[in-house]
Amino acid sequence: MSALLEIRNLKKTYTDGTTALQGVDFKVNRGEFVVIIGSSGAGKSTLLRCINQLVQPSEGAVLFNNVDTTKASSSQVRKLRREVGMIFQSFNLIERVSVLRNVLNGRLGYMNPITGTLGLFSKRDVAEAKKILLRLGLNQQIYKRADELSGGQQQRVGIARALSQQPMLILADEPIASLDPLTSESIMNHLHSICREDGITCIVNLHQVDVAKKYATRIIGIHKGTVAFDGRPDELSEEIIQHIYQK
Ligand SMILES: Nc1ncnc2c1ncn2[C@@H]1O[C@H](COP(=O)(O)OP(=O)(O)OP(=O)(O)O)[C@@H](O)[C@H]1O
Repeated sequence: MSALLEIRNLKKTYTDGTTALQGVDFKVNRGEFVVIIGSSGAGKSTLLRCINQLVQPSEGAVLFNNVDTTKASSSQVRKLRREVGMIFQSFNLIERVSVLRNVLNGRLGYMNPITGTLGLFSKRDVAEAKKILLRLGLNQQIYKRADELSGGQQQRVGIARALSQQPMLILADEPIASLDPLTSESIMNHLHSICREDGITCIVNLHQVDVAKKYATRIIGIHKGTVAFDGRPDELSEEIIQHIYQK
């Protein structure tokens, strides 16, 4: 079976000369729940953003479903963005609109720009969005404005929006960094169980090593823009953790 994602010799130097990635290689198979750890500034966000082309890599290749996204046409990038759901630390919801509309925005990549802008979502899309919200325990919040929700509820909307894309891959960039420990656990439980039940491959950036160990099928440690560890959670020793987090 070919990998869903293959990263080859990925390098990124920003225009101001900062090198964030110095040659990263790994493959991710379908169904994996990969957690990326590393100290602040190690390059974790840059790596996720290179995968869905929010950041253009300087060198190397990102093969998603056998297509090199660094060489993709604009229609291929549009398809990639549909198939890859993104979850952010700051939720990235439209605060003044309803929870339902935020989730439906996950369908925009499947619509033409005119029907999308006018918000002419199909009955099927609306029914599916409500089903997803029910699954995330947000059935009481469907018609509330997004900014009326707690942080944990907003992140569940973020997960619901990603799911409404019917993604093959979810990328979550520090999804629990702004949440308290109990809420963080609930978010990770939702994300983990939904990905497992629906067969969605997931890559999550996290700061908390204990959380990474609890949920990951595999952990990748990034240190100064390179892969310092790639293995099972039980292989991640204290010594390796110290190496990953050394300045
Ligand atoms: N747009 C940008 N322009 C210039 N430098 C950037 C840009 N984005 C990130 N960097 C730099 O690239 C390096 C890697 O940053 P990145 O955000 O990928 O790390 P990170 O591991 O996700 O950090 P954190 O855990 O703090 O979010 C850092 O030195 C950062 O300052």
